[in-house]
Amino acid sequence: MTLAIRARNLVKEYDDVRALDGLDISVEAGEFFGLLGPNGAGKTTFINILVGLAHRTDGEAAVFGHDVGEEYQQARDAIGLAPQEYNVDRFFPIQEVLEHKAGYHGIPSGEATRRAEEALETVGIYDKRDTRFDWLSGGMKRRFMLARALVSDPDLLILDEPTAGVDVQLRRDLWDVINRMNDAGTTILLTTHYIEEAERLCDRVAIMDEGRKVEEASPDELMDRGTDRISVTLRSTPTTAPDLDLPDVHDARIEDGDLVVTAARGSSVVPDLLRQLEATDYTVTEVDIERASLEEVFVDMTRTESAVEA
Ligand SMILES: Nc1ncnc2c1ncn2[C@@H]1O[C@H](COP(=O)(O)OP(=O)(O)OP(=O)(O)O)[C@@H](O)[C@H]1O
Repeated sequence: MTLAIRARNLVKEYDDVRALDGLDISVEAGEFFGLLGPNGAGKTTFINILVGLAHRTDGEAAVFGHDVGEEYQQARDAIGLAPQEYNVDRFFPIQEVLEHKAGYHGIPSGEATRRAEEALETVGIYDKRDTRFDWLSGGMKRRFMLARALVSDPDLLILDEPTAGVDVQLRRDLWDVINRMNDAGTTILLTTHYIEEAERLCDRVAIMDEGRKVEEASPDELMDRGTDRISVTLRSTPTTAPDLDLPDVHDARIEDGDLVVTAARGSSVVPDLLRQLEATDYTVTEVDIERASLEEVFVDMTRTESAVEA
């Protein structure tokens, strides 16, 4: 099956900066794929190469089988982009901006008007259709960026930090729109600094650092690599932690009267933990598991040696 995005050994150099250093990424059609990484990891550079705003130095990049250089127009027509920066024509009513955008992708004018109206309705700013971009509120600007990405009815939606700086309610509204697009079959590539966003939305995430992919997995799989914290309340608290024979347990100690056990995949450790405690005559009155967050795992994976030393 043709991949929505296929990048192999992709390299991008800006003078002496190697922004992409042999990046390999595959995104399947219909997937919701997240790209995470610290500032400067190369996420925006990768997106810019996909949409033709930057030219690769070396390697392969294709969108639905179309090389982003040799078959630029086919690749570009398949993509709807909501970029990080606002690069919008500020002098026209926003509906006209959308109609121009649809026209650029070869959509005839009557159809372009219909698409523009539909996109504005989808993101909830249809009543602002005669307003100029500059006169929209910050939240409406974000909604508009999504509408502009949707207007060509793309097979691949690329969202570069689509919810940066918006309030919780708007973030949820935007998630809702994006999720509906994905449910309807649109492939999504999302970059975000909000780990919760990646946890909630993405089927798979790639973690990038210094122009390379350092990891790729589902958010759940990644969280399994972190350390969960299990707090067990016992009827009578021992002064020292009991000896436990559990391979995944990293540490067990008494903290504030509770037995606190840290372990990978905490929820799978709990049954054996309780069995061992009961077998040594402890009575458990309460158990609480705090899962490792994707953020902790992410920070661990992208902590460079210099940052660790600092
Ligand atoms: N036009 C450019 N000219 C020179 N260097 C650039 C250019 N664009 C990006 N870079 C450099 O390439 C590297 C990757 O930047 P990029 O913007 O792709 O990272 P990013 O992961 O998107 O970061 P952020 O999360 O901050 O948006 C950085 O070192 C950046 O300074």
